[in-house]
Amino acid sequence: SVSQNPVWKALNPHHSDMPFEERHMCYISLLGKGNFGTVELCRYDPLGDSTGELVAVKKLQPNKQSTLEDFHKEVNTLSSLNCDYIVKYKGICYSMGRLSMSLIMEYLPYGSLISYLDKANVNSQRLLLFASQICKGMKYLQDKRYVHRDLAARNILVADHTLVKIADFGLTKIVPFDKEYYRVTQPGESPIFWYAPESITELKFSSKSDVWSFGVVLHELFSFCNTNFNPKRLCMQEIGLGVQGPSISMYLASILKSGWRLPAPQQCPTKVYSLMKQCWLYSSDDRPDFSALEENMETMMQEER
Ligand SMILES: Cc1cnc(Nc2cc(F)c(C3CCN(C)CC3)c(F)c2)nc1Nc1ccc(F)c(N2CCCS2(=O)=O)c1
Repeated sequence: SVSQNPVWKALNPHHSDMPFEERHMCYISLLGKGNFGTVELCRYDPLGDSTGELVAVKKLQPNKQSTLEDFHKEVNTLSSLNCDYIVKYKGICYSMGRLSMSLIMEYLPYGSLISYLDKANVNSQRLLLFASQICKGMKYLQDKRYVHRDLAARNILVADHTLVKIADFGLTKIVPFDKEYYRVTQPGESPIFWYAPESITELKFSSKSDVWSFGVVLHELFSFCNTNFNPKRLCMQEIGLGVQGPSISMYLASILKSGWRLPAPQQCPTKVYSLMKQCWLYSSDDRPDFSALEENMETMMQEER
């Protein structure tokens, strides 16, 4: 098959030689659907006795947003990452018949942070633990010069009651070694309410713009992902609900420039809100990097005990 092809092997050294065979992949349920395609829960059961492992299978739906090339980039990105706080890549599965390709990842049983926080009642100490794990995962990406570009609670998955992982590397870019940021060409489906000002107005992305998004994730965490206080709703209330379409990003950029920020969530510890505000400093140079944030999180967790 393709992965035995010497050229393909040379171009994809980190790929395991044994891709998953579609005939042993047993569909169980649909986990999620988006403009990326679908993510299914399957059991990879080569022995055919249901002793196989559960896996999450991301099937690409080539459409106007994401092409096969984007998918290959996501596979290459994810397969080159090895971190406890980033969802693990397991391999690829070709269904040559339909010329389609799936990305096989470890299955995290508790789903996205949004649905988890809705149900489970977690205390401030556990929120800080989750935040520090996300920060460690982002520091790992920062050190490899990867920019996630879509850090948000919806893309954080819960492995168990004391472990979360960063998922969905569909928008991740590698910053060229001779530059400090990555500039995208077209805005695409931008999650602008998680974007730093320079990403909204100049489409510039860096680890410092990921830091801004990390601040928004902190806000989501300490709002328990309550949809009444989600970033989009709070920003639209400030901008004015009458504003529509492309002018929203210009209004958002101007209220951020004039100093408006997401308000402190209810019962949010003061030091956590001040950390959010450091992540939201207007100039990216003034924001802490993920190494400094990681130290900050450790200190706050000590104090919270
Ligand atoms: C790689 C991976 C590993 N484990 C898991 N576990 C998982 C376990 C679950 F119970 C659920 C839910 C929980 C709630 N009830 C109602 C339905 C099933 C669930 F949604 C996920 N999901 C993964 N990926 C994934 C799945 C689904 C996705 F919508 C997205 N995305 C979302 C934004 C972009 S995204 O494509 O990243 C990623």
